[in-house]
Amino acid sequence: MPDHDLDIAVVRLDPDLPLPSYAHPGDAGADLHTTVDLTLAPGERALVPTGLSIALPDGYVALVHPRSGLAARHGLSIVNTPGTVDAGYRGEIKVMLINHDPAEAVDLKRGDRIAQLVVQRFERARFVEVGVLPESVRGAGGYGSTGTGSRP
Ligand SMILES: O=c1ccn([C@H]2C[C@H](O)[C@@H](COP(=O)(O)OP(=O)(O)OP(=O)(O)O)O2)c(=O)[nH]1
Ligand SMILES: [Mg+2]
Repeated sequence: MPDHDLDIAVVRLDPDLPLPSYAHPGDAGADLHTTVDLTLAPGERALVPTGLSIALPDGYVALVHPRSGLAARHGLSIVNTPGTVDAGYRGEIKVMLINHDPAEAVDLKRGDRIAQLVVQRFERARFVEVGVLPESVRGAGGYGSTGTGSRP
């Protein structure tokens, strides 16, 4: 398996911190680092800088996902998960972290890995208005219409 499929231009606004990096071959998410020390009180959120700007090729999007280890250990997540970085965006990538723990503050140090960036191709749709949609087996059922577990 090649170790990459695509080149993405990156500017490091904070040259002492690393580029996004994949921890293992085959990983989908490249880790992003905080450029600042911060403490998030229970329930608190903060827009955290990563020190990176990128130029995605047309037809690609980068999605900012939480890291499951931080979520499991500290209740740390992302308010707008997954965050959407558009191909035309040239500003700094930021992460809207939130501490969901009811009691414990979360301490983060400059350089800590706080989120992961997943780069994907996407389709740009044309929304074609119609009067009636084609039928489907599911129909309008949703929001738990199929029940949970073995119970119908
Ligand atoms: O987690 C995120 C989400 C977004 N962005 C940047 C890149 C994205 O291209 C831009 C706009 O994001 P989005 O479209 O989600 O925000 P909006 O509230 O719709 O703002 P806008 O009106 O600028 O599109 O902000 C980030 O750096 N991190
Ligand atoms: Mg937008």
